[in-house]
Amino acid sequence: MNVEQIYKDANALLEGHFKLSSGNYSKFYLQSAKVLEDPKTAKLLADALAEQIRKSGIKVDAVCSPALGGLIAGFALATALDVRFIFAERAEGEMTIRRGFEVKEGETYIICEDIITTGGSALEAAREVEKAGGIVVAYAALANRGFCSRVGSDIERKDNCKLPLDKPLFALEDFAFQMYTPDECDFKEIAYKPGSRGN
Ligand SMILES: O=P(O)(O)OC[C@H]1O[C@H](OP(=O)(O)OP(=O)(O)O)[C@H](O)[C@@H]1O
Ligand SMILES: O=C(O)c1cc(=O)[nH]c(=O)[nH]1
Repeated sequence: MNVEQIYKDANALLEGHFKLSSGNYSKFYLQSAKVLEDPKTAKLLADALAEQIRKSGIKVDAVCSPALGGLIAGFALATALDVRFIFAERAEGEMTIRRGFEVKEGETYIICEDIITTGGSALEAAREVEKAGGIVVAYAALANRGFCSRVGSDIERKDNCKLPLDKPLFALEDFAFQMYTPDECDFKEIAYKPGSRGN
């Protein structure tokens, strides 16, 4: 499966000056919502991710995604794995599990994102699941922006990866886009933040 081509075909591999969720900057942005607006593509991607997870022998009781970007990917993955789906969301900046979702003591979870850059949002969701008594066994994403190592790829973990070392990350492809810290960034124009939180 050529995930890069799928993003290109959906006009979802954007070029410009972007501010990322982590506060870093990039000239590229993967706009997963444009890919996932086609339910058939969402199913194709989620089925491939579920297949990787199944092959690893990992079984979970549920999938949890951080809102907003991870929701469609997480729901599609939960459908493919035939397990429950819940989400965590930011309320006044803090990631929380709300809406009456129950995490049972000892229940196992996979945290699913659309895109993993630093893994910061995924980690915040994982902490909420664990605070409520769940056990996070793995992370998953449609694409990995190349800072975290993942199952099936020899890409090396970089210092800015926030995911725990002892939990596997499953993803369909690595995108090794350059990322700039605020100190390194020399964008002359205002960078645009495409996610739900704005600049
Ligand atoms: O691995 P990270 O460094 O945490 O970055 C990846 C996150 O960034 C995006 O969300 P973003 O916050 O930009 O938008 P959203 O609020 O619409 O999900 C994306 O959907 C991931 O959740
Ligand atoms: O790091 C991010 O915020 C990010 C990068 C990307 O390519 N796509 C996305 O949705 N978020």
